[in-house]
Amino acid sequence: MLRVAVPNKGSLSEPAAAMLREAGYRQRGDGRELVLQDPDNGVEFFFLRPRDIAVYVGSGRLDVGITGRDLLLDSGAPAEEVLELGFGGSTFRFAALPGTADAGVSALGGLRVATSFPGLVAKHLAEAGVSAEVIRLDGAVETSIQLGVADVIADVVETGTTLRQAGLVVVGDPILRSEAVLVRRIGAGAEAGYEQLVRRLQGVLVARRYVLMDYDCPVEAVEAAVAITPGFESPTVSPLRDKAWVAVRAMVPKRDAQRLMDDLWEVGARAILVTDIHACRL
Ligand SMILES: Nc1ncnc2c1ncn2[C@@H]1O[C@H](COP(=O)(O)OP(=O)(O)OP(=O)(O)O)[C@@H](O)[C@H]1O
Ligand SMILES: O=P(O)(O)OC[C@H]1O[C@H](OP(=O)(O)OP(=O)(O)O)[C@H](O)[C@@H]1O
Ligand SMILES: [Mg+2]
Repeated sequence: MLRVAVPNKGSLSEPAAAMLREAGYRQRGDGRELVLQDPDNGVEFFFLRPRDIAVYVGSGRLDVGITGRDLLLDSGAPAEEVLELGFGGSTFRFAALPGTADAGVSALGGLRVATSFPGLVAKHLAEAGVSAEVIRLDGAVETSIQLGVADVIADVVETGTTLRQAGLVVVGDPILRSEAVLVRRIGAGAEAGYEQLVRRLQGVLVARRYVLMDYDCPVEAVEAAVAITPGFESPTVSPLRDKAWVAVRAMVPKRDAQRLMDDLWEVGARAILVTDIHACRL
């Protein structure tokens, strides 16, 4: 059985379970279950702290897991990301009181940096050639400056609300852009069920990002129309009873759908319909 690590708590837990459910896997009904068998799909799920997942996967005890890119890099475990999952997006940044390090990362030399991601921060500082003291805290690091434990913090920033409330401003460029990723041990073999899991998750990503667009098009406008909706391989063009028209079907990115409908209308397409995709395998 393929052994899969899934976040048991925190920001990644609910969207990870939703994605696996959408991919046809069983998921727990009770948030306290720690292990769940899905014999129909040949998979066993282990619900673990997202911070620990790369460690289990890197050790080879579990085959694959869902965690954040920031947590993967912080762990230093011998695991690599194999698929971006499109949720849990955040940036990882330095922040401080205004006036502390306005010149950016180069101004952090000699300062104390509090973070719950010491591995990630130490590596970034070393690469930037900056010598600063890294102080490891478990969370709520924004408060550490006010309490005199640190001069600077490095933390996850999503909306920026927490930083603003603490009166902090970002320092320098983002250290990292993170999102939820599927991780696997570096150099792992081909476990049964692994390729199927990846294909199913890719299918969910495509079904979420794409819609199906159908329209009727005058024959003389087909070239212009299919240039607007080229699809993945090639759009389906079917004859209609009226020989002057054809029907076209193609997948298009969901976020572009309205603009593409305007463009199609301009070249003469009519009866333009958009339908959600519930599942797919490309
Ligand atoms: N607003 C957010 N706050 C924290 N982590 C976030 C946020 N948005 C996305 N993430 C991502 O979630 C992962 C952290 O998850 P984790 O469960 O450890 O922390 P959490 O969501 O802060 O939960 P908790 O603090 O309750 O443990 C990281 O990969 C991080 O980039
Ligand atoms: O930019 P924002 O949208 O405000 O989100 C970022 C904040 O959310 C997380 O904290 P969390 O609530 O998980 O508390 P923690 O620091 O104790 O983990 C993170 O550590 C930041 O503090
Ligand atoms: Mg947190």
